[in-house]
Amino acid sequence: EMRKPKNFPNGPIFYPIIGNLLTVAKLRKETGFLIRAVMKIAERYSNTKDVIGLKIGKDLVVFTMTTKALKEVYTCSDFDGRPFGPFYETRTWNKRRGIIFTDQDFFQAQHRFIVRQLKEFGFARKGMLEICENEAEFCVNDFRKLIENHGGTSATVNMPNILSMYILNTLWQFLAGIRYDVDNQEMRYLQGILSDLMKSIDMKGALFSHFPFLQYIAPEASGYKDYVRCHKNIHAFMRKEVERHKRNFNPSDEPRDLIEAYLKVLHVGDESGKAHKSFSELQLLGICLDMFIAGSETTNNASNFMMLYLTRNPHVQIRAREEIDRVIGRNRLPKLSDRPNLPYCEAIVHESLRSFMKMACGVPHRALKDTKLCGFDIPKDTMIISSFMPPSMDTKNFKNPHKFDPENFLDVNGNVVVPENFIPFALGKRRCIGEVLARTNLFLLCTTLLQNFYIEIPDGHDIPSEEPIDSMTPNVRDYEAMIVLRQ
Ligand code: HEM
Repeated sequence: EMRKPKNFPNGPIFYPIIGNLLTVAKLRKETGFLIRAVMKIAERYSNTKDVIGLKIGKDLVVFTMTTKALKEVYTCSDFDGRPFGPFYETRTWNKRRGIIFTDQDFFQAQHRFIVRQLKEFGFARKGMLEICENEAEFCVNDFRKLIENHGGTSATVNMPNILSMYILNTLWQFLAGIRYDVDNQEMRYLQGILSDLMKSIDMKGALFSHFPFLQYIAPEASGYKDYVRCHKNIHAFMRKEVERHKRNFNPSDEPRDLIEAYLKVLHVGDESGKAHKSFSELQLLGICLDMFIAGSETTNNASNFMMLYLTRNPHVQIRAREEIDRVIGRNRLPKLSDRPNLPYCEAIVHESLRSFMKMACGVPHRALKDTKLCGFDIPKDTMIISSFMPPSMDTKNFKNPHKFDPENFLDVNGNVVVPENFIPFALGKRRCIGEVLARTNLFLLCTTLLQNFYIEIPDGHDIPSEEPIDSMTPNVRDYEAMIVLRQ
């Protein structure tokens, strides 16, 4: 089908079968980023200010190009669906399971359960907060040990992902009640299969979703085989944990983690005495999988941007350390309750989220019915992908959008101001459910590390590049830094 739907957002003509795939793929290769590729295409068409209309394989795809369009997508319930296709279903036994890629009734019941869990033994009680504060402490202690093993004053390390273990531990404690030490084999294995999975989830993986026949005729080249293999490994890991929980499960005990809380609903129902039909053991595995996918790489990559920019900007470290020393001192570790008194450190976290999200796209949405977006007609089942660049780079909101500068989030009195349009966790019913956890981790890791260490560029090394790399979410390039113990 090469014809465009009536009043569809502007964009290039659709070629038979592939649609605009080659144009997007070529520009993506040239520019390094999907978002840049789409912006390049948009430049060629007048009247494409807010949205641009493409076709990739069998799918109509609309990209949002402005904050206005992004907000319309996230706040209008017509766009709350998730796309159909093997990419979204192969991962969960060819059914729509989990949380990220489900929608409507099924999604709502499961979403309600998880959000309540995050609140109840998450942040309303002390549970989650204590977990995050403890992990930041483990991190400092591990870095101290590392420095000790390197002669006592400093250690040069490969930086990206240096905090990933601690971030993963907060998630895994919430889900399964387990924390692992740095060199634990299970943990290394979990990290390994997660990072394999992220690699397989790139556009290459998505190719077989836009062209479902590729999974049969080109299972390797289309990414299908890798994708299936990674999911098998991760399912096996999760299933082992669910089985362990089942063996120790007692429905009259107060649940200690999400898996126990879920098993309880399966046994005795929720407060109404029954469980929604969407609850099942397989769905529990789907939730664990999704919480890892949504929670680990995002927070980890955001922390990579934070560490990169701290390394590149000693003056930012100096100001943050001055604030930490003045407010907290050196005799105790920072707590989340210190945040209101550490505006500069809080601004570093906002700025790190901004530098991470400026090249990021949201998770694809799907129009649940024929509807309108920025005045254009959007047929039911059109895929909508939102670019987070416009709200992150708006010159009206930020003094210095092209630079890493915590001042972007501070007013003249040094108080934190977050522009209303800065929405790294999105809006509406599909907004991020892990925002509090992510912000807590980033704040505690940032302040705890700066209180105890200097982060420096090793002698003879270049300043590490800030040009991000495109993967499932943007990431930083490889570089080394020297962690120096503060005396
Ligand atoms: C820096 C860290 C993070 C950022 C920037 C981030 C951002 C986002 C964004 C923008 C969305 C909306 C997706 C869409 O376009 O529909 C989202 C969804 C989601 N996030 Fe996060 N997130 C982060 C961390 C986390 C963490 C730690 C968790 C888990 C505890 C999590 C769980 C989820 C889930 C389950 C969804 C899907 C919600 C749905 O489908 O309705 N995220 N996140």
